[in-house]
Amino acid sequence: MFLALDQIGLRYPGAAQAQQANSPSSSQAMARGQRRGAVEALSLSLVSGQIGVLIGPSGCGKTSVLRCVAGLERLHSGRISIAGEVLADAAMGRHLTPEERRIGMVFQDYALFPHLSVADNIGFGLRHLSRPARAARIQEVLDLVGLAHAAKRAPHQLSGGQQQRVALARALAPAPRLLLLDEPFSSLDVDLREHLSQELRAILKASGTTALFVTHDQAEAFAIGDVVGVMHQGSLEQWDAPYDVYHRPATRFVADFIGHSVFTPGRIVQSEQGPAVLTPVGSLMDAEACALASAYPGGLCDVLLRADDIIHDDLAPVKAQIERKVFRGADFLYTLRLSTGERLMAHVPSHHDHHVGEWIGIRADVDHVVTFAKQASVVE
Ligand SMILES: Nc1ncnc2c1ncn2[C@@H]1O[C@H](COP(=O)(O)OP(=O)(O)OP(=O)(O)O)[C@@H](O)[C@H]1O
Repeated sequence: MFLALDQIGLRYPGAAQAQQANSPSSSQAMARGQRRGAVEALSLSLVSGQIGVLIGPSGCGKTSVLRCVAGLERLHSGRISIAGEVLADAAMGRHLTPEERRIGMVFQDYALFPHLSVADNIGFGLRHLSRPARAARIQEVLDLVGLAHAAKRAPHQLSGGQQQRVALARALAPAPRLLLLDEPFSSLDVDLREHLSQELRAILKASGTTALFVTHDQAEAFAIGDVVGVMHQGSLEQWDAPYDVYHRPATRFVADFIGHSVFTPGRIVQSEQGPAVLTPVGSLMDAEACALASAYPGGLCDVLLRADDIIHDDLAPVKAQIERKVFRGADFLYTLRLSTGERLMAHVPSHHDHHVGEWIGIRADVDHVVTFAKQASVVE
């Protein structure tokens, strides 16, 4: 492994971690004196050239992980290494300074020097090079980010997106072993974010840079990452290919956090073709991955149904009433209620424009059947 975080933990001195404030179970744990840290026993790894993305709700510890890797925080526990070199090891008391780590960083506020040209901003970290070598490297990264024409401009003469590309070029210029990016596009508008996230991936791949990226935005995470990690209360719940995070969520939290979905009650039975899950929208099969009936008492479980698993089909025998609808351009996000009371969500093409209160036919088309142990909060 190129980058390895092994069971890292971080506690901010004297901080009551805000992330736990809304969680009854954690406040009980805190009352028992088991206060959790901002990062708890978190492990992840990247091979050289891979892009990892951390997502999770506000306060879950994403930035704290980057700060640990950058060397801005001392580990409470665990170990971080790059290409076999140990950067930090809590047990050994080892902690390399940020400068010693040779890691690049790009943050939300581009923090370009306003009085320096684009080229001089990029050359700032290259003062150890000879003048010609520095000029050549500046040209190289300007070409990489598509800003060769803007070398002599001042940052304020560039758009937000261009400024962020300069910040990226500046971070890439010293050829860091690893690049850390913390919500670099969060102050940009949605269209630009989408465009820049594709561009960023292409730039990182072209330069063979290993990167760890933090975002709130799931679409951005899926567009950029080779591996996506979902964090919750300081822990990493899943670290996996984007496809698997979406289709094979490892925990109930990941299933709930990613995409639009609901949990609906189900019962797993053994059929001739394998296990089948009986749900209010019909029987679901996934011979490859479905849990066996014996996995849960009486086979009773909660089934994950994503909005894109529910198809609007007027010929379907199952009917649902539209409770809410949100126009999203290409489709509507319908919140539906079955006559038995269960709620579902469905992405429906926007030319299927039905009124709130109308009953429509639906069926489930589920490739990956994901089940969890029953939880009392699911409407029966
Ligand atoms: N310097 C600090 N001192 C004390 N507590 C801190 C400090 N920085 C962060 N925390 C706390 O640590 C927890 C994790 O914060 P962190 O910034 O890593 O979360 P995040 O997932 O990046 O959040 P966001 O998405 O809102 O930026 C939060 O409860 C936060 O309040």
